Amino acid sequence: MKKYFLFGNWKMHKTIKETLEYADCLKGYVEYNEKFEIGVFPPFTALESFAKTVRSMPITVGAQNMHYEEKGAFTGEISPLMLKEIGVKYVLIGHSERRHIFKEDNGLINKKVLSAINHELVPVLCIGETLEERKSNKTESVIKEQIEQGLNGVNSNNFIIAYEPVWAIGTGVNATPEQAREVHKFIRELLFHKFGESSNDISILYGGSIKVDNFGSLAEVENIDGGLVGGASLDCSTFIELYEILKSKKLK
Ligand SMILES: O=C(CO)COP(=O)(O)O
Repeated sequence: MKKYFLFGNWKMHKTIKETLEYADCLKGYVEYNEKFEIGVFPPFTALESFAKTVRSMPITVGAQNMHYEEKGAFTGEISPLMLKEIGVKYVLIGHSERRHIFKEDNGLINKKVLSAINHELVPVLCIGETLEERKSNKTESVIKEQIEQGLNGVNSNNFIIAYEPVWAIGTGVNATPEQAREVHKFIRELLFHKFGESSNDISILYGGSIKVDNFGSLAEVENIDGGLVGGASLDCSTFIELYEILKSKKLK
């Protein structure tokens, strides 16, 4: 069954105290729904407190990154076993900030995707073109390469794709519904080619400057199965509002 997700990527924001206040605000607003899921991706230091606090709520928890090894001499890194231990379910892999600021390439991203799946974490593979690539008509070739190399060796459909055009992240310039429709359709076709019928259950999220006033028109697009929200997820009531928008569009 295809599920719709609203994920909040907090990036490097919120202390433990702020995280607990946020969890408190979510309480009571989110009801269990088998087709919809709301998930929060706090920074590592706040992950455990958040996971513990929302354990009895229909809210899931994700990490923003991980190393592919279980343990070792990797100063500053966090392993899949450590994430599993504290109740993390999802992990962002290959977020554009990891690709561009921390120079992660498709080869490394693929190792992380495979490791996440092996450890029964659900990878959220983030892909997207830069403005320069879009302007020189390379959007499809970049997306194809990121999908093919990122998912190399993956033979289950237990992962999520997040299409986040780099030029839309944190800029206030979201992809138009038409631009997003084209790329999401292209991604759906690539997934079908690789995974056949079972690819219909893979959720493809949109991310990049999602706000309350633009999310409705994006969420109603076919093959946009939810959102990965940065800045607008930092305020709990805005995040809940976005979740309600998603539900209202997909329940139509
Ligand atoms: O990078 C993003 C989510 O992963 C998007 O960030 P913004 O919503 O702040 O543009």
